[in-house]
Amino acid sequence: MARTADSPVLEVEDLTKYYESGGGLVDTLLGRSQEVKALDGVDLELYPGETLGIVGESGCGKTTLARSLLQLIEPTAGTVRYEGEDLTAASDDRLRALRKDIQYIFQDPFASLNPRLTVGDIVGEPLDIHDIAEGEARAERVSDLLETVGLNQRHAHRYPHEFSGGQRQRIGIARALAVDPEVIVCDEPVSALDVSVQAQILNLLADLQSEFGLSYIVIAHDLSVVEHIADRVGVLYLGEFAEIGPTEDVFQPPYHPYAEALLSAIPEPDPGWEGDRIFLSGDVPSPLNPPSGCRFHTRCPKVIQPEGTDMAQSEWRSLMDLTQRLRSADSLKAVTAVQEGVENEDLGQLSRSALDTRVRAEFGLPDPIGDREAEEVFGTALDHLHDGAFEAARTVMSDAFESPCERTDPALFDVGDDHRIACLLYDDAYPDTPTRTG
Ligand SMILES: Nc1ncnc2c1ncn2[C@@H]1O[C@H](COP(=O)(O)OP(=O)(O)OP(=O)(O)O)[C@@H](O)[C@H]1O
Repeated sequence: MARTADSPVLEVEDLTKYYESGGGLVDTLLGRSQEVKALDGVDLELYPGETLGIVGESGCGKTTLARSLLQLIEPTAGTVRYEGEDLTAASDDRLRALRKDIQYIFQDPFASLNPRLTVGDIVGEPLDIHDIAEGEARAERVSDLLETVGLNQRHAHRYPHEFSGGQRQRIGIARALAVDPEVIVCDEPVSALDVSVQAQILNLLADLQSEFGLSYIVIAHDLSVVEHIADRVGVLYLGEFAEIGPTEDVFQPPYHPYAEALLSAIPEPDPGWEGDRIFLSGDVPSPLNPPSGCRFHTRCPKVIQPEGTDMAQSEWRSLMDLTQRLRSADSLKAVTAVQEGVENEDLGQLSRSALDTRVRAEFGLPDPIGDREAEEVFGTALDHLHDGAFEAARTVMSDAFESPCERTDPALFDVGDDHRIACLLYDDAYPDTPTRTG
């Protein structure tokens, strides 16, 4: 359903959640505890009758966002306004009352249903908590709800373990609907289900939205899940939005390079996708110490080259990967390709040319690198490595291969109607970078 009103039902500003990490009391007393920056200043709006999809890889902060919205965990900063009322400032009693309006559907439909309660009691529990119905009226309401989600009244007397995954998610949905909510936050509602059942549950959510005028936030790690159900999509990376906009715009250029990689990974060939699969290097970095500048720069296939440099992008990416690795490396092992069958190898004994081959192999660097100056810098760094001078190698590489993306945290730039992308490729200050898309 398209956006139907100008005033958002949910309005989130600068929502931030830092978890404490670093162990126990002693660490805290010694100031050794660190912050896991799971969510870092997120803004969003949800309009009545709208579905906003939130996607991103595991660890990007999706669940933290969903739970902070409902104050199931206490945000570190920011505001969440429901129909204008700030939930972060609401008393516990007020929050309990407001939870009638904003419901949560969990990822794992089995773990979230009390195995000792009958389905009737699971669905009826919110009716008791909010004093909505009792006795005959409660039983009738439970039957109606079960039918609404495609189950039947006989199911009320059974227990969760007697149902399939898809049916259990239907029970979870019936429980959420029981209190007649305005907003439902669906946290990975289908990721625990077989692919064949996923579409049924997504269709059910869509039907219920039309019937009851619900607004949804649907969290998923897979863009294909939100493609058909969401009006708008926000792509989250390390606690920040990389891209947010109407679904059809997010699914076509211009793309954030991260969104583009996620799109390319959709298993079924997507009609909107024409390119090859894009493989990202490495895993999502730790939110304990997120990368400087653009958080995606350590994996980005389109990372911007410094002024005056115009290399093949794959070579540039490889040189950046080597530079990053050197920053945290303290031994040759970290920067050389593993040789099969050679254990406890003394890498310090490698000849200069063997070391050259092994470092190029580890980072996929050609011999020679196409750009003559880059090849020279690489050669100098390798000399230092061969001499065991790590710091000097680090400095040579860092000085020569620093991307603007490492220095500047990009704002969300407007790239279309209501479509924003946080990437320097869309900053006018970098007009003609060789990697510019769309
Ligand atoms: N209670 C906690 N204490 C410390 N760190 C946490 C806590 N909960 C989550 N994190 C960390 O915060 C980051 C974001 O986690 P979150 O669960 O929100 O991500 P996600 O995108 O939902 O991932 P997934 O799809 O795996 O659930 C991760 O690095 C995670 O390890």
